[in-house]
Amino acid sequence: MADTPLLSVRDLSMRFGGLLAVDRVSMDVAPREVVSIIGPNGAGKTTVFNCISGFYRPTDGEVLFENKPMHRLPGFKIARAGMVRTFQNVRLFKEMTVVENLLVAQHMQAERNLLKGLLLTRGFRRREAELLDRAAHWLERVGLIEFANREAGNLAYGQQRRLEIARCMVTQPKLLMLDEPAAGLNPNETHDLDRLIVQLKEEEGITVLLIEHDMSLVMGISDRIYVVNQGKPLADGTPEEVRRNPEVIKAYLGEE
Ligand SMILES: Nc1ncnc2c1ncn2[C@@H]1O[C@H](COP(=O)(O)OP(=O)(O)OP(=O)(O)O)[C@@H](O)[C@H]1O
Repeated sequence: MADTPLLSVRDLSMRFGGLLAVDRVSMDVAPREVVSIIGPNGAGKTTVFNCISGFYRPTDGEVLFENKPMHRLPGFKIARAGMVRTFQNVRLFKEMTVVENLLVAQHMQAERNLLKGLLLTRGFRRREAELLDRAAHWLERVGLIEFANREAGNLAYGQQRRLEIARCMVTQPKLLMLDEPAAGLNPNETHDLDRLIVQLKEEEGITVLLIEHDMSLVMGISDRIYVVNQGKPLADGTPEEVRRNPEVIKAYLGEE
């Protein structure tokens, strides 16, 4: 890996009572890379994500983002530092419109002076116009602009997942973390997701860390892959290296 890592995870461990769900996992993600975490069900992938994004405070280890420690910060501060994520199940404000979901995300992200907002100053109105422009830009980018005023809960499932990605992107992150983004998508939607992730990397310079079980998606878009098994790191490398690794085939790919 040529670049200094954007994200560096060192000997991360997470214990739930008697269960060591994550056992000394380390990984590096360089700027503009697409990196995937794979492994069998219950391997600890989501727990790694939860520790990196501040949902859990890790039992041990370090999470460094742009060389700054994140592992003791609350989730909202980690998001403000530029790491944002989606969840395995869609978490939109379903009764709000598509565009409202993107405006709320930006309001939640920004440190705002509430009083200034109430006073409706010119600066405040200019800022609101910027948020709307950014929302429109990302709706266009993920192919949802024509649904801007529709209730988010009325979108098709694949569209909801794209809206979740747009909701992350309006906050202008440096690292986008996607937890099983292809789960529940049909082959056409998975193909669109594949193209979107590649565009985010190539055209927007976004770094992507994802957990995914769809091996053709993972093998097609990843620069590097980390494999975890029963909480422990099993292997890492390029898609080709991982695909050929006998231990990975035995623990995971062999079951496919
Ligand atoms: N909050 C929690 N409390 C107790 N145990 C937990 C908690 N979260 C996860 N676990 C356990 O930790 C282990 C790892 O779970 P995790 O969800 O991280 O796996 P995963 O690799 O993401 O699985 P999947 O591919 O099925 O999503 C499992 O045994 C799970 O039951």
